[in-house]
Amino acid sequence: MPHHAPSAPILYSFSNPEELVDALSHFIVKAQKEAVEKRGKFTVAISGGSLPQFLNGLIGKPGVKWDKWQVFYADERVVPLDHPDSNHKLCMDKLFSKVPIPPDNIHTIDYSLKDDLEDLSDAYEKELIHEFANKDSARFPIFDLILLGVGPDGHTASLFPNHPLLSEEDRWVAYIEDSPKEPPERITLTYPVINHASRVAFVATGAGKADTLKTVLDEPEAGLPASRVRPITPGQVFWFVDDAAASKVEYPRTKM
Ligand SMILES: O=C(O)[C@H](O)[C@@H](O)[C@H](O)[C@H](O)COP(=O)(O)O
Repeated sequence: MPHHAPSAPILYSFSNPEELVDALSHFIVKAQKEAVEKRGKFTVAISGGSLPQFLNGLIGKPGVKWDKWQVFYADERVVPLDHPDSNHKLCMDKLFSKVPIPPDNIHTIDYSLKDDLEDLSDAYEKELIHEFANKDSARFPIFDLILLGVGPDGHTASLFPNHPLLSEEDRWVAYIEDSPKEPPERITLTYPVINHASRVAFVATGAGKADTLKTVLDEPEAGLPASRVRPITPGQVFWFVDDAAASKVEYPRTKM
């Protein structure tokens, strides 16, 4: 089979976070429309950090078909679902409690398995297998959209620099017990899953991200975890950033 290099990241930079939120919600609705037309549903993975708050352009937006969404977490902290550190709680607070999404369409970790992270991550993997099973027999799930943030050290989801998890090739979901960012116990989607997605969108704002973005976009050979997100063709990676975060980046911007 001919091998196609992954397509280059597409960088959108906005003069303020409000414009970013607007453009991102437009992008998401377009992706949803395409997915629903093709397969009658929209599969999305979402991470934590500052990302969920940038999804608030979806609240009350016409055209969002919440009953078609199937939501997974790109990474999740192993804490109770109502704990302040839970990415699920964060997404509930910022978005899902404010929109008519059926609760069954949001796939959470099974915290009762907390004493065995292997079991807990396997159970989450099964949840994904169940959702993606009747698609073609692809080895990995093909998410319509994965939404990610990037940390100051270049980590994304719970894929941290120099961690053995970066070379995981088989599992869909893996666990980590020694996350350098609190809390230490987490599960995360692996690269094979992230890099099989139809679209991955990163969101990063603020001057505090300027150095990180420069390395991630201008020096991909440095191999920071976020640089390694390069979905296989026809998948694509998009960056939604503000001018402050992009201030040091030379990588070419695309106009939306
Ligand atoms: O659970 C987490 O910690 C997040 O999923 C993580 O991957 C986050 O997206 C980055 O750390 C960026 O965080 P900020 O957007 O808050 O900088």
